[in-house]
Amino acid sequence: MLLCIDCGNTNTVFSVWDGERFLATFRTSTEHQRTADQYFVWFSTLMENRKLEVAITDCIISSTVPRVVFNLRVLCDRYFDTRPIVVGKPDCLLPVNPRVDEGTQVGPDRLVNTAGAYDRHGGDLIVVDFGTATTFDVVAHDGAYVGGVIAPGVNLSLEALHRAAAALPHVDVTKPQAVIGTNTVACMQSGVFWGYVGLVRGICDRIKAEYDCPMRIIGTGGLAPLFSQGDVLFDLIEDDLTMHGLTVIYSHNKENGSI
Ligand SMILES: Nc1ncnc2c1ncn2[C@@H]1O[C@H](COP(=O)(O)OP(=O)(O)O)[C@@H](O)[C@H]1O
Ligand SMILES: CC(C)(COP(=O)(O)O)[C@@H](O)C(=O)NCCC(=O)O
Ligand SMILES: [K+]
Repeated sequence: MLLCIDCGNTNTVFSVWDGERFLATFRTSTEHQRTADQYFVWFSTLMENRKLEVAITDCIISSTVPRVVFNLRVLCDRYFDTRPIVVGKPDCLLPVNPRVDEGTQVGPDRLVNTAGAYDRHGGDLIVVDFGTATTFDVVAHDGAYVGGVIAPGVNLSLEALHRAAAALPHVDVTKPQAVIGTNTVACMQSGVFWGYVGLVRGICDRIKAEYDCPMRIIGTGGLAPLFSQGDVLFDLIEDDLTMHGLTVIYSHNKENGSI
């Protein structure tokens, strides 16, 4: 049984893959202080609660936070007796190597999204992922990650507004009733919601113009469905794209003998 770990700057997601489907998915906040023992107690309690008695034999990790990888490696070694594949490390093979400026460390989540999206849909894609940051990944005709865009994340923008302005409260992102807000919260929600719809649309249009050949747009991350209520932004929304990408990279490494 394969354990896929996707560690973002805000949340860490564990998913158990039986070779055909994901049996369970658990989410916790990302904290670099969390120890291997803490991860294991959390994970095994949830597995027991779901009555899943399975042995983890393999593990693959994607982490945008380098500091957490050490304890996740200890978790794999101590509790699952396995050495994890860590996306972005030299011994982890990618189906297609990225084509970016020399010395650039592409976020592993973006490499994983690229592999997952190419496996399902072929090339010429834009993957829009609403995480801590909102990332746009351009997947070329042959499945290579060839660059993209990094914009501030939705919650980050709302938090920055709240922190910087004394009279602005903390608000959650939601689709407002109207564009013209008639109270402070509605004004902020309108700014973030419609601002983001415009940002996604504008960036995708400009990527398409620069790329100069038809592209499909895939939305992923918890907030993708919300923004597609404002405008037709995506050809497809796929919530499990990152986890799927992890299984694709794992299989590629298995087939090519690197594990
Ligand atoms: N369905 C959702 N509705 C509202 N907020 C969400 C939803 N899913 C994720 N978020 C928020 O979006 C932000 C990014 O979440 P996540 O995708 O887990 O980021 P990362 O991968 O960078 O850790 C977080 O602040 C999280 O609380
Ligand atoms: C852009 C990111 C911060 C997004 O991370 P996330 O929102 O998933 O936590 C991450 O992919 C990253 O640290 N990238 C490194 C720089 C790059 O991809 O070019
Ligand atoms: K992410």
